[in-house]
Amino acid sequence: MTIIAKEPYEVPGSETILTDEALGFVEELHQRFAGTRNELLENRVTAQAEAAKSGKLEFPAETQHVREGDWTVAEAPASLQDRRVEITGPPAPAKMAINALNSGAKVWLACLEDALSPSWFNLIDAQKNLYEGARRTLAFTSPEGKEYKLREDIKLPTVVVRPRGWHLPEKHIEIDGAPAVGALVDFGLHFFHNAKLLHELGEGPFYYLPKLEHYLEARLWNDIFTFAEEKLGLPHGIVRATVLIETIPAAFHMDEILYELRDHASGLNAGRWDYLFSIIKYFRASGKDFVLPDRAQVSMTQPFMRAYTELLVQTCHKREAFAMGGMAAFIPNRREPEVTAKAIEKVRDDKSREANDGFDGSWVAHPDLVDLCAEEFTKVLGDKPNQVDRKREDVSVTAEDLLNIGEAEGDVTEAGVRMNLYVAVYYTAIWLSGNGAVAIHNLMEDAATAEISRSQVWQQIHNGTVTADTGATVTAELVEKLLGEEVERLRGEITDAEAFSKYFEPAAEVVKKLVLDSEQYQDFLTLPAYELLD
Ligand SMILES: CC(=O)SCCNC(=O)CCNC(=O)[C@H](O)C(C)(C)COP(=O)(O)OP(=O)(O)OC[C@H]1O[C@@H](n2cnc3c(N)ncnc32)[C@H](O)[C@@H]1OP(=O)(O)O
Ligand SMILES: O=CC(=O)O
Ligand SMILES: [Mg+2]
Repeated sequence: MTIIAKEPYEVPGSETILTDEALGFVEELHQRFAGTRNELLENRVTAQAEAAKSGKLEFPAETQHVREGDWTVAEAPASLQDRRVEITGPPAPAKMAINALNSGAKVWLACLEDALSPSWFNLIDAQKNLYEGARRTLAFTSPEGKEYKLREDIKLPTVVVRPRGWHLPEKHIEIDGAPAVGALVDFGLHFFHNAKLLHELGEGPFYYLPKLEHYLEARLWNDIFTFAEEKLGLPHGIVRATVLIETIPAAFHMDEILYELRDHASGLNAGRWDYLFSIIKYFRASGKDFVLPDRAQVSMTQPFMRAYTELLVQTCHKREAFAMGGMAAFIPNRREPEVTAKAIEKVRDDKSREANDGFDGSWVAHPDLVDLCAEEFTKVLGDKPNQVDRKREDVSVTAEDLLNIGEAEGDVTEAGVRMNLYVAVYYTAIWLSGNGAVAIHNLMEDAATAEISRSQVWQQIHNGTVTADTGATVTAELVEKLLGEEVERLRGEITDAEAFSKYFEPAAEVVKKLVLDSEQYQDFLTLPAYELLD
């Protein structure tokens, strides 16, 4: 029953974060809840296999009473009432945390998941920055001498922490001979150190819950919150969680997820990138009707994506919960005005659509997009903090609408296959080097977007997809050839030869296995990559 935090132990901040008491709390969470987490992960495999056979999913029969029942989630605290603009980003390095806190957004989603490469250093640094951020002592001086400190002229954003998904282990902590559960380490350390303080300040503790696939996974989180509150002698219900609906099975459990967490829930978020990844993963072997067009062509206006967001807004508002919009991937570039102009136009369109559809707020990936998101929501919200009162009773979405994937407009092209391979290798290399998000060709890439790229290629090979531009069939041989060419292209672009051999070459190997192993599809690219991290 001991916790062994492995080397390197000397990460600055470990003395504050890895106290015996905090580790003891994580250990207790593990001992109580890791077993259920393991069972629920096994259930995911069975559920996926069943759905893949039929190509169908249904709203669960056993919870009809929940969907038809008259209930609402707990009222949101004042600091979460207005979420019209949420900036996302990793809480490490400190510079990013300070820039996010100073951005003028209403909320900062401090991401330990899609946007954080979970090296031991990054995780401890992230916890340290969250700790110091909550206490307003966070400051940083860059190697160039630029000083970063927290603004005092604005109300800083409310912080909502996103722990890792259920699937990720934490190999640097062993409990009872097994690796700890990443999500429990992230939540446990943050809650232990900050919950009481944040509650007293009226600023938390608040969480975003990623990649859930079933309402029982929400029940597990709810049990964890209840236990954690009780254990630290804090009132029941101080935690507020916003759940990402970013897997296809979870789209069929929206009401149920809110219901399970009703004392602790504050909303749902339409995490579009993981949602697309999940659709591909779920139905990868279910035939040609499930092969999506090139990633760039799958926009939010495709009918199956609209069905998803419309149902999410309607479900949330019926339950007095917030409906949060997602991430448009276009990133501005301060050195290239035309890139910035395009990003602003694209992101503005996206936020405008979301605000008009009834979302209560949305995400941006970069500080330079905060104002425009706030503007687009303010056009619709006016003086109101949110539009939960807009019930969207006009919406009627069926299981068939959510699964209307074969009707998606667009093509698979060889250029798209190439781009997917390029992005998958590039992102994996950056992740291995310790960064969880990067702009590639002016688009934000993170774990979710890279998962789409590598999964599309696997699926295209499996289904013998014929490309629209060259008429070639996507085979393992073609992909191997294209991958080799894209790796050479990257070698030409990455001028640091040492970094190329340290990160890009192993990344290329990881991606090669992921896309070419026709027998075994890996559920998450971060699992094999994690074996190489640190
Ligand atoms: C699918 C999903 O889950 S979406 C949510 C998860 N993904 C994310 O959170 C990605 C968030 N975004 C980012 O990480 C970054 O914007 C990137 C990596 C895409 C681009 O970052 P950069 O290449 O540093 O952009 P750029 O050079 O324009 O940054 C300008 C400044 O803004 C800061 N900045 C950029 N994005 C952010 C951010 N999201 N949060 C805080 N600061 C940021 C940079 O640190 C830099 O600061 P500096 O001037 O003090 O050095
Ligand atoms: O987490 C968000 C997503 O789009 O994935
Ligand atoms: Mg995601």
